[in-house]
Amino acid sequence: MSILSKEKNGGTPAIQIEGVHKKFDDYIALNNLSLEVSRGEIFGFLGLNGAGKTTTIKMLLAMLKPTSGKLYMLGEKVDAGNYKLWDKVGYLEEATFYPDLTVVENLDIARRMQGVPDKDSVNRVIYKLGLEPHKQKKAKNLSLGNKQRLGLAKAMIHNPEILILDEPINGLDPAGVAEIRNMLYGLAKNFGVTVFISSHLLEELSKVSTRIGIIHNGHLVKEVAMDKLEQSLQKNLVVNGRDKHALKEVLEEHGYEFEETIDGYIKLTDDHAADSPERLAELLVKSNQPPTLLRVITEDLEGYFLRTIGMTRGNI
Ligand SMILES: Nc1ncnc2c1ncn2[C@@H]1O[C@H](COP(=O)(O)OP(=O)(O)OP(=O)(O)O)[C@@H](O)[C@H]1O
Repeated sequence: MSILSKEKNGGTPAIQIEGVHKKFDDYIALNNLSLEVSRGEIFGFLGLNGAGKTTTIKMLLAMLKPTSGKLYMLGEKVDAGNYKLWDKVGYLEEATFYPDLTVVENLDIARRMQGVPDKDSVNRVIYKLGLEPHKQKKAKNLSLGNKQRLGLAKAMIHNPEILILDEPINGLDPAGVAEIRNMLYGLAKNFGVTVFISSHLLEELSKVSTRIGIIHNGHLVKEVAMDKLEQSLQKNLVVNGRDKHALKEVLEEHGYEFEETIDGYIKLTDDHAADSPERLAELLVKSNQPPTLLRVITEDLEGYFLRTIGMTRGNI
């Protein structure tokens, strides 16, 4: 591949954050944060409230300077004075609009505020976001999903290559989340747009992202591709029997480690027990303690998130 065509196809990553620290007086908000997002990815940036998501986004947008470390977008150093770069970046914090103006009118205002001279950019973004059937409707009369589309259209009026979204899905109902997913997938797949989207909800983020990075105490603690997430979820074997005391004795005798769950079942804490539940079933039957319940329980996404950041439900 020639250098030219490599560059055209996005030889450099869309976003690179290298060893960034951010201190507010003595408080360390970001602690050696590094991450990379490839072009065309939908990267979910997940963290509890206060983990450092907004601080990171403000740095990507050059609204804050890192105490140390480097940030690049599209191969260029992030710098408030680099207007060429800002032409290629869109940002959405919250979908706002003039309720009594139509979709076209709202977008034309956004176009002028962004300093985009080409009036056709309004129609182009309407097409990109599937707002054509609604373009003459007043913004206040749009469905929630189409209001989200209008918000995204405003952030994309200048045809950016990177779209940065700060918590746009928190509080949306499942239909709203599905709308956002379809829009973002379309933008990434059909137009090669890179999306960086933050949230504190893994459940929602997992539905729209192609990869997730988990930030905790200002540090990236885990990255996981969405198609690998299922494999990362912990699986536990849960058993119960008529004589729980005797059942526990059998487990102890055979070296199984376990704990009792809140609802009174016995959960095997050995990671591999869930791989072969039939072995345990056979043992219990042979020991005259046939199980009344034997089930593999897969951790839910919230459980995975909390385990990854070293917390359990109830202590956040
Ligand atoms: N200007 C500031 N001065 C002092 N501390 C700050 C400042 N901005 C952010 N912080 C602190 O840095 C930490 C990270 O904040 P940040 O807003 O990046 O978190 P977040 O992950 O975006 O959380 P949320 O989901 O609540 O927005 C928080 O403890 C916050 O109080």
